[in-house]
Amino acid sequence: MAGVYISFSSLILIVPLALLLLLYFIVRPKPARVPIKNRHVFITGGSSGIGLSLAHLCARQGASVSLLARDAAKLEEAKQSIKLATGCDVSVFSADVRDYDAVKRAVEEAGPIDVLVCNHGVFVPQELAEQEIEEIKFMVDVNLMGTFHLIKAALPGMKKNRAELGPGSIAIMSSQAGQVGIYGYTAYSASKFGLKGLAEALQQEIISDNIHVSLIFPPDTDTPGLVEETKRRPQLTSIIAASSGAMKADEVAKKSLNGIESGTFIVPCNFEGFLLSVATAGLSPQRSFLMAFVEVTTAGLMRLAGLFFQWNWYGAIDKWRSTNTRT
Ligand SMILES: NC(=O)C1=CN([C@@H]2O[C@H](COP(=O)(O)OP(=O)(O)OC[C@H]3O[C@@H](n4cnc5c(N)ncnc54)[C@H](OP(=O)(O)O)[C@@H]3O)[C@@H](O)[C@H]2O)C=CC1
Ligand SMILES: CCCCCCCCCCCCCCCC(=O)[C@@H](N)CO
Repeated sequence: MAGVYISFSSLILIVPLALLLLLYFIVRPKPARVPIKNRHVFITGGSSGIGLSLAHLCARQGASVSLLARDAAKLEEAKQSIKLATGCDVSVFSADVRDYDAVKRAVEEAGPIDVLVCNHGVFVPQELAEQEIEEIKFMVDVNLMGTFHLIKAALPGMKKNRAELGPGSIAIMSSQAGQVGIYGYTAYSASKFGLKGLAEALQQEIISDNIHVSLIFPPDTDTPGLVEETKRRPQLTSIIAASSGAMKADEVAKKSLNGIESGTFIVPCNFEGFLLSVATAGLSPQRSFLMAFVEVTTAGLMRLAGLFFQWNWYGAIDKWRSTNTRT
């Protein structure tokens, strides 16, 4: 009997080890690495904030960088600042991501892309009851449709010769408001949640082309965009968003690039983002067996934590409503 007797303490070791081993074999897609040096990185919204920080980082790492945004003067300024800091010449393209033909022209002119970063984005927070339809459409068109336009335009060139060129990447800038709906962000959250469906389905479609999708989820980040946003942000939006710590654009860019290089699908940027990613893992692909282990073993606890956050947020809404009478 002694031979088959497994003590409780060895079970405590064996069960997690067996789970780790199982996860090691089943996580899909398989881990990948996407090099940045000497690759063509195309960044939309690269003239400001997170995109600009990422452009600096990629140029410093020896990538050939292209930037796309609307304002030609801001693009020129970005080009000069990167030249000054790194000595690298970046190509700039002035286009509106809402204009598919213009996006297609820019992408074709830029040449085959290895790493496409769909980072452009607009955010105008307001309660849905107050917000104009034009503004709602604006956010969905730029954030969601604009990303479709870019990927659709870039994909044929990205797929071509991929076997010889090595792994490619499509990175999409979402937001923590794309993992959980936040007061004042009905349109913005919807546009960012939409990107998750796009990313999950797209990864299945392009995995055999050796192109890896990364979906990045920053918290409030100190950028020119955020400065504008805070001028008109409902108080409750700020209160709830403060559940996650703010970051600098350079820090978010670093996390983003690490995520892209390691082919990570869900890329959180801070500790709260890590919790949020585990809590909202759902049926997203997971390439890391260690992360999968954390997801499997803490799922119930994370749900509990999430319910506590909701309890706290609904408390804040109640309190705010009782001290600020509606007009
Ligand atoms: N800052 C934050 O708190 C957070 C930001 N994010 C996301 O990160 C991304 C970058 O944000 P951030 O750096 O703050 O933004 P900024 O407002 O600082 O910069 C936005 C960039 O996008 C470009 N852009 C905007 N609209 C269009 C368009 N229609 N066509 C082409 N380019 C466009 C802008 O250039 P131009 O205006 O010249 O077109 C600019 O280069 C966005 O997707 C945002 O949703 C996510 C979480 C938090
Ligand atoms: C279970 C554990 C949960 C953990 C914590 C949850 C914290 C959620 C905070 C959400 C913050 C959303 C900020 C959006 C920023 C943004 O996108 C705008 N600035 C526009 O750019």
